[in-house]
Amino acid sequence: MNSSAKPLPHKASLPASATDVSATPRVIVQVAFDVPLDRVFDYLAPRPLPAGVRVLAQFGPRKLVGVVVGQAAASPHQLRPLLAVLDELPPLPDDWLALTRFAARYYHYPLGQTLFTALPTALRNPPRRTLALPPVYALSEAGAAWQPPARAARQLALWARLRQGPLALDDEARALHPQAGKLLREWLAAGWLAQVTPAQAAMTVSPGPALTDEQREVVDGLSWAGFSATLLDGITGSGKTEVYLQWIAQALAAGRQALVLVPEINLTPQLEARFRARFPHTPTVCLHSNLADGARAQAWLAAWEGRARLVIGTRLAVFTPLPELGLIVVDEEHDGSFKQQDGLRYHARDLAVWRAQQAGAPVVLGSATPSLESVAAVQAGRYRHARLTRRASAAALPQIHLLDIRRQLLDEGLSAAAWQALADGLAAGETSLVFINRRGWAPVLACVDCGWLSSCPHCAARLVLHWHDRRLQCHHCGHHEAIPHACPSCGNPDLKPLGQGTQRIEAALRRQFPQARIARIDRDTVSRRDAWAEIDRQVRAGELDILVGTQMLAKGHDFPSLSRVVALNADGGLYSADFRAEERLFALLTQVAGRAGRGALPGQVWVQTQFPDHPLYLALREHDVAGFAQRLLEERASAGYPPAVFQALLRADAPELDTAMAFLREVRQYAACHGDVLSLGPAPASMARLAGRERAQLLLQAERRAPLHAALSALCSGLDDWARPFGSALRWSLDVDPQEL
Ligand SMILES: Nc1ncnc2c1ncn2[C@@H]1O[C@H](COP(=O)(O)OP(=O)(O)OP(=O)(O)O)[C@@H](O)[C@H]1O
Ligand SMILES: [Zn+2]
Repeated sequence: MNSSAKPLPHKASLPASATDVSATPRVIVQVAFDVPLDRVFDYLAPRPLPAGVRVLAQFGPRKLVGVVVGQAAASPHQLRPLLAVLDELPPLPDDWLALTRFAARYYHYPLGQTLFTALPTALRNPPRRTLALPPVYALSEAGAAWQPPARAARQLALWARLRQGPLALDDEARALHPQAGKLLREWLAAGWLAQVTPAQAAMTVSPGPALTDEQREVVDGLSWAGFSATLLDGITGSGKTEVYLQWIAQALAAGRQALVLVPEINLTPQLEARFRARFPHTPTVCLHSNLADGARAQAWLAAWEGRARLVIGTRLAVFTPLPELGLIVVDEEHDGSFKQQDGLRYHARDLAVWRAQQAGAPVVLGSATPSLESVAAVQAGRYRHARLTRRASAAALPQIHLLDIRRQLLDEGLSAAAWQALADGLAAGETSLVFINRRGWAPVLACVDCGWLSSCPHCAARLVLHWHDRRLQCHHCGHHEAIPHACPSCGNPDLKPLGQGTQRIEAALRRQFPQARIARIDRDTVSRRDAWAEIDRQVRAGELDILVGTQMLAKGHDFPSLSRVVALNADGGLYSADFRAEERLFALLTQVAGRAGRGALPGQVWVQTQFPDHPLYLALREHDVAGFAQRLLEERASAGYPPAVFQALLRADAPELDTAMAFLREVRQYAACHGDVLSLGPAPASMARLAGRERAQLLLQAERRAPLHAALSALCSGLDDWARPFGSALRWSLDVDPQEL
């Protein structure tokens, strides 16, 4: 455990607490700033400052907040004194600094920018106020025999709540009694109550269902003695969440903090409610991208101080300081949203494993469709393998039908069998899901005469028809324009939407089944986090017959009444140039299919395809996740792709493709000096033009991590110099372990 577990001092506000540094400075400190330069800067400090202290300094013409990362004995530069030491918070903890140092090194990203990615925005600047902590009260021994006077109904309600477990003086308490604060203090003074720490409060757990034998075995199989990494490989609906809850309860009971990472779209209020119901008195914080800066900083500080015992969050939450970390869970570990696609391109799952190792705590990666990286780690003996092979409820896995559409006339994209499946579902009063991974009305608008296709003027992409908004829209750069009345190229007024998106399928379903209650779920309809709450409620209340939507519907939802799934247009994933496309498509379809038949009704899934004999579909039909993964692993090994090798992708973009290519060719020459590292390319990116810029890439790969990283370190020190002759038109970025090529 780390010394930063001490409570933080809570002082008034910055101006009063920032040390005045006008006194003669003499110590030299190294400061990292949020600037795109891979170096630290020396300043004069009024006294020795430990690493992790935030300071205010003059940086060129600007005043910037920086973080002290070290001291220097001497400096060749003419040094300026710091403007202020921001010491209203203790120094950032050592293990947190170690995590950010590791991330900066591993992803070859400037330390300063890494630190400031990991730090909540509100702490990048001096906070305007410090945070009040609600005290937590529990009945004392004397209080167990006491009771407020019988006339005081609200007091009795407050007391009844205290009998159930510890209570924080927060909104819940004030809702029970407007003067909760005064009463709780009086009862404390009278000895009926005692003040308890958040760690003590966290130990109350509501009962869950009796575990299945399989779940029990997995729960008991986790070792709490130091670091271990476990892949929890459990089929859809096998009750992985229940297993996480049991492990979290154990970590909390041992007085430790637990961190749960989930994909962005999974952090719904329902999931939050499920955790809060199980751990009603556990101070819990949720960190997701919809959180306002202030709220994020509050949650972050609560975790740092050990007040928050359970942290649930999306990828950025991996950087939450947790002085008493005892368990990390990464749910749906295969999910692409754990990898950040810009700036610091980190993978939260991989950082979670590193972090658990550093903290000497277990980390669990759970999925019904584990990533090949994790499967390979199990085979190499680095991860333990825990399996759940049966659904937790009485349900069996759904039956999967492959619908061969090669010689079929489709009606609005659906085959006769798919229409029939939906009609039968309606007649039986069951809920159905239609999955099509494309939003909008149609992926492109076309001229039937001259062959014109709606294209984005800025990207190598089609403009998608959004009928409801009456416009054409680029899903890559955001460009949109009005739907033309006639072909812009030949004047023909007969323009036709080609293919289907969610909007068009929804309209077709409404025409075919006017009596059905239908909801569309995609990024256009469910943009806010709480929009899920209403859909969730409607499905559970039996108020919806058909859900139509994108992959948003695939992830983690547990709707017992959902028995039928129809998947349209999946084949696209088979044509992709990206070697990971098959892995992703298989995971997506397995996850979507896994939404069916989780309750009392048996599940049925229909998948339309032009390739019913493709091994991917055959494995899907047989639920052969392990066999499919093994086949892909062997293919990857023989073709020399990850996880058999390690990759890094250097991307460059410029107004002209030649500029980007010339820069990468130059880099390639230097890369060629590193014998163990293979450089492939440069080549135009698979999407060669984005937002008006031409993109190219150089792929570097090696059979072992060490030589790749040695080469990257050497290259990174030169990249700015090699880029300079190309001027500001050229931009580059390095992506270590790229997930998308
Ligand atoms: N021991 C149990 N007894 C009864 N029901 C259970 C038990 N464990 C889990 N369940 C129920 O089984 C259903 C599926 O559980 P859960 O959502 O945890 O599955 P999962 O493995 O996370 O699934 P997925 O990967 O498909 O999202 C839920 O409705 C859950 O309440
Ligand atoms: Zn565009």
